Amino acid sequence: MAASKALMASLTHLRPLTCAASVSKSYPMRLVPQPPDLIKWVRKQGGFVHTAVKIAQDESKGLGLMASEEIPTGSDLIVLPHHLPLKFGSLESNNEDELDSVLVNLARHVPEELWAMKLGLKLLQERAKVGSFWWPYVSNLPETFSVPIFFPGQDIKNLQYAPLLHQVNKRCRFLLDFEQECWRALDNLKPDKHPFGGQEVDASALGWAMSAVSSRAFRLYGDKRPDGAHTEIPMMLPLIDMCNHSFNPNARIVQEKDNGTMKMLVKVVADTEIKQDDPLLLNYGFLSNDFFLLDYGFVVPSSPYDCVELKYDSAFLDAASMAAGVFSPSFSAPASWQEQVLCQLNLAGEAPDLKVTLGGREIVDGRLLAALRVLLTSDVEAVQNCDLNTLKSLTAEAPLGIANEVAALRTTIALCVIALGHFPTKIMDDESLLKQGASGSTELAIQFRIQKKSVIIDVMRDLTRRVKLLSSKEKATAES
Ligand SMILES: C[S@@+](CC[C@H](N)C(=O)[O-])C[C@H]1O[C@@H](n2cnc3c(N)ncnc32)[C@H](O)[C@@H]1O
Repeated sequence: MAASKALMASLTHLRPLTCAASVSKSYPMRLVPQPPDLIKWVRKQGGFVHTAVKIAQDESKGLGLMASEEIPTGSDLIVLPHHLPLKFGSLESNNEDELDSVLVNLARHVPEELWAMKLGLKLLQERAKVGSFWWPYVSNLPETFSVPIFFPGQDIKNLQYAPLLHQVNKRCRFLLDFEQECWRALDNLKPDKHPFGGQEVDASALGWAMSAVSSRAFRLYGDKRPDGAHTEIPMMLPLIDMCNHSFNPNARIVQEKDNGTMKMLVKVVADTEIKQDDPLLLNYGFLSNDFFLLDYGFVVPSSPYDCVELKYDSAFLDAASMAAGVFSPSFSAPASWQEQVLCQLNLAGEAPDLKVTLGGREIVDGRLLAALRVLLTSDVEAVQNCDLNTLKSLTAEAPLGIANEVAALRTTIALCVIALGHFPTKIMDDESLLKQGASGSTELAIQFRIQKKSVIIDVMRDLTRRVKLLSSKEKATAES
């Protein structure tokens, strides 16, 4: 929705449904200036909040939870009774109600991958409803989100990374189309039948709701189905969603049956001893920065889980191998036995998946590494004696011989150089832009692209070290 569609509708309603389109560097305001006390509300609703758990401003992460005194490992920090999480599910079970059936029908237009919009409809309904049970929670939500759908067009370009640009554009297009869908569905509905109390929902309001959900909802077990299985459903967890993220969390979410009501409780439990003034942190998942930025509106610096996506393309590989001085005609014209392996790797054949990654825990996508190893050898027998998992593993030392390994790694390093060259700026330029002071969304976009370039540079460093080691081994073998 990039700024062009920053929809600052004129609002006359009591609880307007919109989202300010600026990504502010300062902390986002809450929906109302002085929202109700969330901790008190949770306790009043029969929930439990440890006496040492407080809401506090975090230096760089907005609001968060912290411990006002030491908390031992294993302590319950927050317990939410069954009726506090906000779910879409309750709508479906109630679909005779005309009001809700409009929402259920609208939700059918939401693609599975944008599930956050579905729950977002329920959230918007609660935001619009005067006297909503969830108002103490909803009013504590941020008024704006720093996700890229709200970036001005220039800052979307400033991301400099095609896979993310593609996702952002897809979401913006969806929101604009869905806005039309909502207008069609809500047109001529009487206010008492209107799921949003007669208020128009525009792309801005939809974007607010989708971002509130994508940045705060957790996918947990829902109620038991008749067959005994539990379905996984997204839900918003009041107060629990004040916990910020860390890959080294000190708390975790647990679901437990309440012995009294036999319903599921959602708990946060201390996973380690928590010192006084420490923040309570949950792990949102081992995600790449693409997802952190797209769904949560922040970037994790030096993340071991960040990676860069490339398209497996023979012309690209030809260019890389030539640049690495290991030219092999096999990339554009593989032998049939090589083509067979490519098919097994799903890099060739009828519906190949050509998306490969560099960085992250794997360092080099196993499928890419296996393809390079196989395309850079003429030793059919050696390939046939290797299983696919060995060919895909960077830790499997030179499965097709040292010279082949060096050629494969050098080609990958050259791929990195080409991929780096696709970014219009260098890290040094980016850093000096940051030093000059950039606005909230520009700063985020620059931080994001610095991280992507750093991932590539780290992969190059790692592979260069491996090539050196292999070369010295080769030399030692030759001399002995
Ligand atoms: C589940 S909410 C946590 C509470 C939130 N800080 C607030 O003010 O309401 C997730 C949001 O918190 C912020 N956040 C959480 N962890 C963060 C981190 N490690 N670095 C930067 N921002 C973080 C992001 O704005 C994210 O979208």
